[in-house]
Amino acid sequence: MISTERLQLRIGTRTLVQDLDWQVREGECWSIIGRNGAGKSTLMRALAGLREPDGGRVLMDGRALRDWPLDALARRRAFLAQSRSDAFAYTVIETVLSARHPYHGNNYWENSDDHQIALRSLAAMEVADLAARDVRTLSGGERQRVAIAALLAQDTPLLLLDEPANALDLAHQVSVMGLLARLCREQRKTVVMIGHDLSLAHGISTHALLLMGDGRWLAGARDEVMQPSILSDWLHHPIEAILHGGRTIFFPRDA
Ligand SMILES: Nc1ncnc2c1ncn2[C@@H]1O[C@H](COP(=O)(O)OP(=O)(O)OP(=O)(O)O)[C@@H](O)[C@H]1O
Repeated sequence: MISTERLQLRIGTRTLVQDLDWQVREGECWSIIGRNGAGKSTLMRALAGLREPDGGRVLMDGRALRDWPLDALARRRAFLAQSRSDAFAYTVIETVLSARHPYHGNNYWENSDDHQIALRSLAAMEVADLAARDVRTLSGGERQRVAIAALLAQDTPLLLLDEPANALDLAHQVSVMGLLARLCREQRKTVVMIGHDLSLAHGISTHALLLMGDGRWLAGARDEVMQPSILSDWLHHPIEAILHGGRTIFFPRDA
């Protein structure tokens, strides 16, 4: 689905990612984990094609990202950014409908399928009742759910999400994560997401990529990578895990 070859990402004189050789296959759900500033969002933007690599390349379906026409790329991947600003008075439904533009070719107007898909996406995020509201009046969590609805409405095989659980209450964190896991399992969608909640990440991921922030990285199957001793090293804090009700719960040990 998406892969990198000897990918290098640098900011100023700092190397964030060095020689990343990484393969994400259809139906997999990857969590990218690392400390603040480790380069997770920078990597995500490179995967989305919004940032040029400083070396190496990103490939989608075996073809270098830079060789993809933008409209075709927009139908292959959707990207949820970490933050957004709403400059205009769009309604919620207009915001989600605008996410359907890659399917319109030269036609400006959306059709009834678009409306159905938009309404279904809003319902999946439990924000259908907000459809007529100005997005600028929404709470942080409501706005995040509308943004995820817009991502779902793009109906792409690859979903790239930068901290999807941001601003969500506990119940919505769990339901959004459950939905992403089901999309991978049942519809063979591919998810790459960033998150700081290790227990949530472990609950839905099949794989994990750790970034150290100095170029080093570690990629592999979830249970090979998400071990307390490894996470403690990479996150610079002692972490323990317990099994509870069949789930692994991670918690930081007191300093
Ligand atoms: N335009 C910029 N100018 C200078 N430094 C930048 C710029 N963009 C990013 N950085 C720095 O690059 C590093 C990586 O940023 P990035 O947003 O990728 O981190 P992150 O792992 O996503 O962090 P977080 O967990 O805090 O979201 C940070 O130290 C950040 O301050």
